[in-house]
Parts: sequence; C-alpha cells; structure tokens
Amino acid sequence: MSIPAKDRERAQALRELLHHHNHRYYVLDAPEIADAEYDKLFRELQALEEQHPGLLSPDSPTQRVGGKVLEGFAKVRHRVPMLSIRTETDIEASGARNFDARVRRELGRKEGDPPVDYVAELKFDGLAISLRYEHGVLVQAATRGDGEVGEDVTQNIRTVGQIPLKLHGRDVPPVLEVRGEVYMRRDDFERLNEQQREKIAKGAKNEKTFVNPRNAAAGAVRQLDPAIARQRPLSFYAYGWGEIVGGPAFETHHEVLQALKGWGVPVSERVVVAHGADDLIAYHQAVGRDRDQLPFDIDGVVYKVNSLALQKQLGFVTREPRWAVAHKFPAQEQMTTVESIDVYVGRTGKLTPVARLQPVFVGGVTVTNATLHNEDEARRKDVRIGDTVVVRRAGDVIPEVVSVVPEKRRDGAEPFTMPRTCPVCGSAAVREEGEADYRCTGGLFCSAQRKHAILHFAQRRAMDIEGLGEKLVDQMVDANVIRTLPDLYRLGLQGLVALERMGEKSAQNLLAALEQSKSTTLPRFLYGLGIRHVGESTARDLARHFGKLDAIMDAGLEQLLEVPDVGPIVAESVHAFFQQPHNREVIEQLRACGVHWEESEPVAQAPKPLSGKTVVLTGTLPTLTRDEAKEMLEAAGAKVAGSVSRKTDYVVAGAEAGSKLDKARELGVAVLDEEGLRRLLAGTVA
Ligand SMILES: NC(=O)c1ccc[n+]([C@@H]2O[C@H](COP(=O)([O-])OP(=O)(O)OC[C@H]3O[C@@H](n4cnc5c(N)ncnc54)[C@H](O)[C@@H]3O)[C@@H](O)[C@H]2O)c1
Ligand SMILES: [Zn+2]
Repeated sequence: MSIPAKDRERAQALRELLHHHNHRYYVLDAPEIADAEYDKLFRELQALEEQHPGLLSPDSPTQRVGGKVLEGFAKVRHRVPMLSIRTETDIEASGARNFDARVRRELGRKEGDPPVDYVAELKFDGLAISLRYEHGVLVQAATRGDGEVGEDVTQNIRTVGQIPLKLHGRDVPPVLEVRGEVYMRRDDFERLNEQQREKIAKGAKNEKTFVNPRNAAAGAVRQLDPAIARQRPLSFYAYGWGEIVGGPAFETHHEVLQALKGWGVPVSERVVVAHGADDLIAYHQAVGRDRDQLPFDIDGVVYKVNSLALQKQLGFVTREPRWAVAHKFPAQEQMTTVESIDVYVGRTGKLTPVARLQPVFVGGVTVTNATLHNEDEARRKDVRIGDTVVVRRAGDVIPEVVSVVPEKRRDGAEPFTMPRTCPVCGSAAVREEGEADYRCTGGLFCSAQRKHAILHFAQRRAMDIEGLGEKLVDQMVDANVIRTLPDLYRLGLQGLVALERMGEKSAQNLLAALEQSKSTTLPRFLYGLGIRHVGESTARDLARHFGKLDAIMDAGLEQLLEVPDVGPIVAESVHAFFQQPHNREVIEQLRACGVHWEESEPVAQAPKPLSGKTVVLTGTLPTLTRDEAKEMLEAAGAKVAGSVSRKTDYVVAGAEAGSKLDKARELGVAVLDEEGLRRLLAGTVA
C-alpha cells in the first residue's frame, strides 16, 4: 500500500523538528520547547511510523537515543549500550497495569499465575552517567551520548562529592560499571541561577541562566572546564549497571542495588520491591503525593522486572528494554510566552506585577498568569513582554515563572518597570524605604481598595457603624450601590431594601447606625481613613498634636515629625495620603454629608530640643553604644547621619575616632564627647 503524500511530508517534518530539538536538548543543554511538547511530537512520529512501516528510517529519532558527542570531549564506546526507557502513555496510576499486562503476556503468564516481582524507583530528572570502576577505583565516567558512544567526562565527574572515587567493602568486582543519574537539587539550582543572574547583571558576557535543574546538571557535566564544573553543585543516584566482570553472582535487580549501596555508591531510599500491578499502583500514588516534598525533581517513577533471568528473557527493542517502563507524572513545568505584564492592585493597595501568559497546561491546571511578586523579583528574573518563559506549578503552590529562555527574546524587548501611579485609580504609587512593594496612596478613592476601605471605616474602633459587615459591603459594592465612603451617607431606604436578603427592619437599623456614626471624634475619623501606618494610637497622637483635621491635612513633613512617636515613615505616609486630591475630595464630601467631631486647639508641645539638627557619631563612647546614642538623639529630634559635611551641626567623637573627626575639624564643625552629648540632650549646650 502506498503512503499518502501528506503523511510522508509530515513524518519528514517531524523528523527534522525532533532532530533540531534533540540537538538543543542533548548537545546544547538549552531546550526551546517543554518536554511534554517534545513528547507529543515524538509520539506523533511514532504513530505515523507504526501506521506506515515504510516510513521508518534507521536515522529516525524514534530509533536511536538522542544524544551526540560534543566536540572537545574524548569519545567513549560503551561496552554495554546505554538505552532509553519506554514511557507508559497512560498517566493515571492505574496505567501501571498496562506494563504488568504486557510483561505477563510476553512471559506467557496466565491468569491465576503468581504476580511478577518488580523494583519500583524514582525517575530522577538529570543526566545518565556511566561510572567505570576497575579494582574499585573510578577510572572513567561517560555520558550516554547516542547510547553507543558517549563523552569522557571523568574530570568533571571527579568533582561530584557524592560519587566515590574508590569503592569499599567486600567482593567489589574487578570491573564494575555503575549507571545512574547526575542531578541537581532544586535549592542548589535556585542558588546557581541566582549567581548566574548576578554575573549577568554585572556584565558577564558568556554566562546564562538555566531553564531547569536537568539542563543545569547536564551543562555542568558537559563543561569543558573542570574548574567551572566544580562550582556547580551536583548529586548522584545509581539505578543500574553496565559491564560487570567477576564479583558475586546476582539474581535480582534489587540485590545489585543493595550491593552497590554496600560498596559506597548512593542509592535512593525510595527503591522498593513490588509484587504485581497493585503494588506498582500504590507506589505511583505514594510518590505522587510526596513529589513536591522531594529536594530534587523527578518526572515520574520507573518499574523494572526484578528477576535478572526474566529481564534477559524479555530482552530489548531498538532503544528500549522490554522489562522496564517509565511512568510519568503530569509535567510541573511548561514553556509559554508572556503576552503582557499587568499590575494588579490588591484590596489593601499593594501593587503586584503579574505575567499574563499564553494559556498552558501545567501541574494539572491551565495557567494563564503567574505572579512576579514585586518589582525586585520581576527585575531579578528579568521577565519581559514577549519572552518565552518556564512556568512551574508544583502542588497547590501558585504558578511561578522559574526562568526566561534567553535565546528566544525578541529584539527590543524592554525591561519591566513598575508604574509610579496606580493603574486602577491614577494616584501616586510609592515604595517605602525597606519595603518590597509599591502601594497605591489613593486609599479612599481607589476602586480596588473600596471594600477594604469601607470595612475599615465602618469598624467598631473607627466609625462604629453597626450592621455594616463584610457580606453587606461585598453586596453593596458589587451592586454598585456604593462607590466611595460618602455614598454610605447617601443611602436611602428604597435603595437598601432593593438589595437581596435585606428586610425593611434591617435597612432601617443600618440607616440609624449610619446616622449615629456621623457624630464622631477626630481620632476615630482619622483612624477610619485607613492611612498606612496610622493605627489607633498614632491617630490619637496626631489629633492631640494638631487639634484640627485641616491642620493635619496641610502639615508638612517637618511638622508631622514634631508629633511625639511619629517617625519618618509615618510622616511620609500621612503626607502622601493627604497629597492625593482624590482623598481630600472624599473627606470634604464626608464632611458635607454631616460627619463631624469636636475640634480642639493644638496641644502646646515642648519642641524637641534637636529638631532640624544633624549629628554624626564616630568612635567608641565610654558608656553608650552607637545604637543607644543614636536612639537618644533621634528621640530628641536630631537626624543622625553617616558622614560629615557642611550641613553637620555636631560630631560626637569617642575613642579611636578616625577620618570623620578629621573632616569635622577641617570644616569647623562642633565636636562633642559623651559628656558633651549628654549636655546637648539636656538642652544645656546651644
Ligand atoms: N524539550 C526538548 O526539546 C527535548 C528534546 C529531547 C528530549 N527531551 C526529553 O527527554 C526525555 C527523553 O529522553 P531520554 O531518551 O533520556 O529518556 P528518558 O529521560 O525519558 O528516560 C531514560 C532516562 O531516564 C533516566 N532515569 C532516571 N531515573 C532512572 C531510573 N530509576 N532507572 C532508569 N533510568 C532512569 C536515565 O538517565 C535514562 O537515560 C523526554 O522526557 C523528552 O521530553 C526533551
Ligand atoms: Zn489606586
């Protein structure tokens, strides 16, 4: 039967595509597509070739293990080929039955015959390596390469602390090839990428970040410079073997793993012997549950027939043994593109940059966006619009962008910058010193913060509006009955009763509570405005100090700083809040609605003795620590600066004062000792 032209063309296209991605993945350690996507293309080609065996060619990616030997490494011909593993396509735990059924069929087992014994292992997501020990000494380490010929990476592998250079214990075979996976733990990976980002930020040209731990591990092992390989933290687990000459006779796979462990080779604690399909299913489920807690990535589990005699009987097909299968878990990482970076405003005014993604199925759900947390984080990861990114969703954790695929960045993509105004209401967005987040300062006006603002305003310790709870606020805001605080005082009976689940009686009660709340105090009202850092006690301090709301609204930073217990952060926050015209407008409207309180005259405050003065501390004082002196000065209103300039009013110098004292003398700044400092604080020095 002839093969339709379209199938022939598709198969050709798939072969080329897969060759390309193999090269990126196995040779360059820099994949451009997610594994799940690669697997899909791979299966499509497999299906076409099964349907039309005439399409099969020996160089098809389906017929050989993917790797190629990198120039610069010596070649190693494997005495026993390093194969791949067939992947079970049914991703459900019950998929283990397919493998068991296949094995039983091929072994000619009938229903009622005893179950086959298997070994179940984790499928580590790293790089296969073959370690050759001769008389117990590591003599060569090789990558899998194309399965027949790999790369000699002995120098690099010697730097992996977990790999013994010498085996110990009894009966070590004179020749022993240990096969296993070199991998990178997740925390080591995050740390490595962090360092890479720092290097790149400092202008290093030939550095890059890695897409995932697997590629980082592969890149480290296949690094031509062992000094660089040494800096990459790698780990290792053994799961098999190649050539063995001499030594004890083994009957099962599990026995060999135990022997390897005895000789000092790391073998995972999670290797188990399983009797039949049910045990395999239970293993798949248990590992699936624990997966997120493991310190390294696995992409599934592997089942192997335990008996070596049965393994031999089952044999191989082209690139895979018939006695083993990989049973994968849903991918936790996928690649996708960033369509835009939006800034989301939370109910308390916090601005969060969010990457809007081309929808992608990862970790069992379709993900359309991933938080970038804050400005520093977005900059650190350097995510830009149009970028191809790796998105990770593990367990119930919210999806996050792990890394950017640097090769796929468009020309001219701009780094992300945080807007300086709130994208919802246009008020200034500010980031306080020492904080990671920007916040909208339009608390009373911003629709993103509406519900929060109303609830805060209504609470018992603020305006005390009884009956105005969370459910009702949600309902009124969602129905657009209330947009800003003054709307509360414009509610009528009709409007309220029209709300669902609102009886006439409760509506009347609410109106009465609102009416009553109009008569309040300045501290309650101030607190109710929800100004950041203004709690009840600060509201009281402000009210007492200024007496009148207008005085607070018009106060400059200097004046605010004169209030006892008000420091720069609070002053800045109060100032910024009342600078927003929208906030002032809302306050005017509230007053126009009849909200009132008794104002008073400002409390005459003894001015702080050192207001407006700048002091520099240097050297060691006889009895005060630097922090104590600083605290005392600040409490007296002084600013404590780090360096001496013409603006410095005093330098307080202790023992071993250095260049700051010289500078003070040079500029003619007054110099005090501890005694002088105490007099200054007491107000007896001018
Ligand atoms: N994204 C891409 O562009 C791209 C390209 C090529 C391949 N890939 C991915 O590579 C994988 C195929 O590669 P593969 O042929 O190496 O097969 P594989 O990784 O799926 O399975 C075989 C490998 O599993 C490893 N392994 C881990 N734990 C094991 C255990 N307990 N017992 C035995 N082996 C264990 C070994 O290194 C072995 O070589 C697929 O997941 C595919 O998606 C991706
Ligand atoms: Zn806003």
